[in-house]
Amino acid sequence: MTAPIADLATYIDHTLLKPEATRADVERLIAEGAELGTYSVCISPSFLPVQLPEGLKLAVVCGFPSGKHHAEVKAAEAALSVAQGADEIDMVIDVGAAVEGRYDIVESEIRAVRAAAPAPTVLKVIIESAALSDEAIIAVCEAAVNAGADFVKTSTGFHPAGGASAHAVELMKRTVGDRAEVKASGGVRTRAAAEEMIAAGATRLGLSSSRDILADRTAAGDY
Ligand SMILES: O=C[C@H](O)COP(=O)(O)O
Repeated sequence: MTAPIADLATYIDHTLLKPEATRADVERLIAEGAELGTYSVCISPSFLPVQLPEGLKLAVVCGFPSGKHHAEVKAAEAALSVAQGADEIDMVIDVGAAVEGRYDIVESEIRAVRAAAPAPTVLKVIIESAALSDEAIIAVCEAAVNAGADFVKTSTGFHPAGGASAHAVELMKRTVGDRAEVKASGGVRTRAAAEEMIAAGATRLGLSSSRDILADRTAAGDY
């Protein structure tokens, strides 16, 4: 049992990525993020630009959720999101390339997005850890660090194989060490699960159920 985290909200990217989300839903998400004191809101690029209250960061997904986009398309999408106010880009890798062991493809697409969204934009690389072997998780994390990513992130929250696990977070953190941070996302439904991810090495959490989790209520969800 680890000590409760007093400032849990500051770890959270308060997230809404459902295909059916509306502009009104995004406005509610932003108001809720501000009220709860989350680190950021994480949204889809088609909602940009958005007005944010002071202090709330903007994370925007890229190549989401399949990752099956040309590297050039991911790069162009990231550049447009940055031009429209994104502080952080959460890109999905070509998971199939990782399954095939084509880590060169993965590294090159991350490099393309990094070039399109240079620092100080924060680049997070979503590896879809539940769909990868431990060996592939390690290799993809190395590719992400080599390509200049700031974070490796477990999951989209939309893959049938599942979302974040403490095992994956721990393995990812052990692999990247202090060269990058780890974001746990997808299927985190309780405060205990959120704190377990932090204990495993996550410094950011992607949560669509932030209000319930901060209130220590179990949230509903697909997994
Ligand atoms: O990173 C973002 C995820 O889509 C959040 O997943 P969740 O809805 O399972 O919390």
